[in-house]
Amino acid sequence: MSDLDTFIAGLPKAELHLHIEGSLEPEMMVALAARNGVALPYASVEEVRAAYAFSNLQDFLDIYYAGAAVLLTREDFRDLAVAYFDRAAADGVVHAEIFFDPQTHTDRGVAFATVTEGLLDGMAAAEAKHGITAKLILCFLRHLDEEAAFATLREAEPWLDRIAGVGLDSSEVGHPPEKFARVFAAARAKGLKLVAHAGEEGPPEYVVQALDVLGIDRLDHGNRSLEDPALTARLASSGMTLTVCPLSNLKLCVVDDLADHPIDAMLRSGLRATINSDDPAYFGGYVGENYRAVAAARGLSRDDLVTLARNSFTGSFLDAASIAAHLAAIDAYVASR
Ligand SMILES: Nc1ncnc2[nH]cnc12
Ligand SMILES: [Zn+2]
Repeated sequence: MSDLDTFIAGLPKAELHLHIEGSLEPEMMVALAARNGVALPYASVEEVRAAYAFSNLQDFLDIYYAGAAVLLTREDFRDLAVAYFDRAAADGVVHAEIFFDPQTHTDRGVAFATVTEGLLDGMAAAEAKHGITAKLILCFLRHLDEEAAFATLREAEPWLDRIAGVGLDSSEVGHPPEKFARVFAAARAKGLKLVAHAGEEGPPEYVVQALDVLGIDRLDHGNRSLEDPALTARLASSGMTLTVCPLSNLKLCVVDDLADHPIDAMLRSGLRATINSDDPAYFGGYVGENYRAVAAARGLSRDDLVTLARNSFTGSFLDAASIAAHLAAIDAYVASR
């Protein structure tokens, strides 16, 4: 390991953009398919992995939704979460705000309670085992209609004290944020935080809508904001956190090469960027690998890495005292090196 890699490994970090269904490793997919008697279109772990060549977001989503079909029981969701937190803890993650896509499961007949209680079980187990804290963010699938999102929000009602916020994911182009204006307003009225994927494949205008129409507290991806200097300046001056996902951007062809990744351009523009793994089982690396790969490809400095890690806490939905404690831990770590 290089010095920088060792530094990254020990740096305390939060992960703010992780789809728990996207942490389903091929080995677990095959094992759960066998455990639950679900037929998979792949004969082996190697065949599953071989299918992971994507030329855009939709290519990936088709496989990601098919893979999620092996998740049926509360124990499955617990096991999935525990496996993610084990990997995250090994990467120096001390806090994670994880997305889940309930509609992917309820539309297959899996109860909202099964999904949510299983994930909460996994979060509790991870806190006991690693001391890692976590929050849940319920994502609405934007290729479905707003009424389906409202129905999901109604189903979530009994768990709203254990759900930190709502997000918006799935196929971006053709499904602008404004389609979900009313359901986001309803979620805000319930005290939930608001995030949305925007500017991953969609144009800068979608980011503007996420800000102005949805009133988001945090922006997921946001890469294409850089095409609009006024928008970039607005995001910077308002201190909006961007949850950037370098290996995802590479695998989904948002960038052609990691050497072209705009992470340092974002920092130089004053954007509060963070590094995240998105769907690590599909994109070739968890959060530590995202830091290492983009640091090597863009020649990031230790100061850049510390800024990125600090941003992951300041951009989290933790309370101010917890954020201050995590920032102090980063300072102590840097001072010890
Ligand atoms: N990167 C991504 N963009 C949109 N929806 C997603 N669902 C899981 N990963 C996603
Ligand atoms: Zn995502």
